[in-house]
Amino acid sequence: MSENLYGEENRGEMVRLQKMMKNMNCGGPRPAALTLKDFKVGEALGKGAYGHVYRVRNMQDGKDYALKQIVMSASRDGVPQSVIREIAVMKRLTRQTHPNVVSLRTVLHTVDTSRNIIKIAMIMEICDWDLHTFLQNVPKVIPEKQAKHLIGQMMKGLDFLHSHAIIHRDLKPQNILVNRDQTVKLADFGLSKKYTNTSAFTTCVVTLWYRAPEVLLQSYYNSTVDMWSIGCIIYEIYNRVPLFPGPDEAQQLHEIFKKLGTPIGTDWPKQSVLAKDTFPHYTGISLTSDVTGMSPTALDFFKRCLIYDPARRMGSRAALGHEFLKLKPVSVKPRVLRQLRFNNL
Ligand SMILES: Nc1ncnc2c1ncn2[C@@H]1O[C@H](COP(=O)(O)OP(=O)(O)OP(=O)(O)O)[C@@H](O)[C@H]1O
Ligand SMILES: [Mg+2]
Repeated sequence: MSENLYGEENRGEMVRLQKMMKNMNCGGPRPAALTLKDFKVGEALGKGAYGHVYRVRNMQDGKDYALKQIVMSASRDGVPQSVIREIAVMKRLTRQTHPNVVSLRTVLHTVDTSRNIIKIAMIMEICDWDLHTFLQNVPKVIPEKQAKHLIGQMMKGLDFLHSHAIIHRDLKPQNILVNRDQTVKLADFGLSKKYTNTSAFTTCVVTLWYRAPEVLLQSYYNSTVDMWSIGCIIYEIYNRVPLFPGPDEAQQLHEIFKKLGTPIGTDWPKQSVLAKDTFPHYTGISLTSDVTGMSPTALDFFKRCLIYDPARRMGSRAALGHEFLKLKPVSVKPRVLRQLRFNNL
């Protein structure tokens, strides 16, 4: 790693980062010795807004993994503290895994000094499909038992993340993976949204369809932003079309308000960047008549995910105990997640 790239004053930071990366290798016979050269790259598994994901074979253990590469620019000021913090979060998740969260096997990094970039390769367990592909390939009407099985697993994974003070912020069918045995795993959290050079894949538009109104209005948000996304995904599981398919950022809120009604009174997010009167007064439509095949308990669960006020919206812990799922919470003490502002995204 080049000293010049980060500057003398940031050497300590870089050493910390290197140490952290080294310690992140979890399991395997010679984890610290693993390098990118140990992986044979196979077919592309997916392309997101921030990078490509490939099937790779670890030549040391002969097993297949998914490799996601994130490219960050290394500024003159060195590696931002926030990157180091985020890597620490990922490190926590390599130590403590959950069956419904994609497990991270190791994180490797390389520095391209000529182009001033750091490449981080996340080696993850490999899954068969993402939920988007899965839903396109299963019969159009899903039995409630199967829907419950999928949603229950998503909620267990989410409760695990929330109890580790991790807010996903970008839950959508493409970021939820499904295996042949219908095990569901949440994926794509951590570094990618914050630090990648987004201009690298400008043809791929980041979808806002699953984003909560308080985030779109740049107001305060908390972990219940993920529950909003879950509500949108539940609708898609039953109806096979997106609930709020806004064509662009400006239209996304109109799309939501047209269906749920323009929020009034305290439902309007506090300190939002746009005033309420910027929008027409939409009265909304009946969600009950808009969904196909949901039982009354499923419908109640779904509606509780789409409550405007984040303080009244159902949280992941409450969701597990809801009549629809009746599941036990993950065995981690629930943590109160601090309120964040949009620019923390
Ligand atoms: N572990 C995995 N196993 C199998 N396929 C995967 C895995 N991880 C990701 N993929 C596939 O690659 C796609 C892109 O991955 P991911 O969502 O992590 O990248 P991204 O660039 O952050 O995408 P975006 O930000 O647009 O959601 C996923 O939608 C999925 O189809
Ligand atoms: Mg993704």
